Amino acid sequence: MNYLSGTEDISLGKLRDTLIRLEDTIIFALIERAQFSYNEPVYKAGLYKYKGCEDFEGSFLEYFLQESEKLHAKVRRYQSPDEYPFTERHLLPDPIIPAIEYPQILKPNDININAKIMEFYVKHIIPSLCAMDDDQNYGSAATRDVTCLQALSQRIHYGKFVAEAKFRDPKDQPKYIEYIKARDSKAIEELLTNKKVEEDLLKRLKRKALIYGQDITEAGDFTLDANLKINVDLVVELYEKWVIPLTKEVEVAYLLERLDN
Ligand SMILES: O=C(O)C(=O)C[C@]1(C(=O)O)C=C[C@@H](O)C=C1
Repeated sequence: MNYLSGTEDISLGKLRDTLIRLEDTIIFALIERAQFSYNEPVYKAGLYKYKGCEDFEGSFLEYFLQESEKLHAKVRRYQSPDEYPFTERHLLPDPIIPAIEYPQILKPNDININAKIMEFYVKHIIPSLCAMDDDQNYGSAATRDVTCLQALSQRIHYGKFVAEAKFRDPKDQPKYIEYIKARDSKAIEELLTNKKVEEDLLKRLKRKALIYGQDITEAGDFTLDANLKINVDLVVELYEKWVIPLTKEVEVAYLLERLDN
């Protein structure tokens, strides 16, 4: 989202447009990763020693992610209200350019569920997405992983804006306030859930994965889906089991803090 366009429009329709755009980003990022093998050494903690970072005990992916995020922090990526680092903030350097005054749309909060995103991605997505092999392309695999993880993180934490928009709806606000005061997470989740939007999303996602996973000839024909670049069911499962539930988890966590200070 461009927070500096001066509009500060957080209507649900606009936010959902962004979520739809991020579906494309995520599918294409997964297609990029799927061309390389699983490459187990990328995910094994403590396998390598890193020059200048000898104490680092995580995996090659975590090392690469941390080093990437250090650079991105310098250009103030994590000051943007829709960007969340996987690296603990105290390990990241300060920006080298002056801070931007973003419009205060969200209530200040420290919600960051990237540890959960990393876990499901490494445990469940990568082994199903890639050939269970080792093609030695560890750097290529890790760069694609970083792109996938950042896109998933942005999409899931976008739940904060969606929750804010829902809270501002005068029709539902009294109910939200009641449930927040009662610390009733389940009632909050039920109130913010829109089954029709979820069902439409999953149908659209399946179609997109099917189309984006094929080649298109010069004449505009689609190649047969025999050689799809991505497992369509996996993309749907990714959203059904993780992306949507975790977005809702962020929404609920944000709303529970919405009345504080
Ligand atoms: O669009 C919304 O209303 C959202 O809250 C986002 C989202 C999603 O993750 O896609 C989550 C919960 C709703 O049930 C529908 C969709």
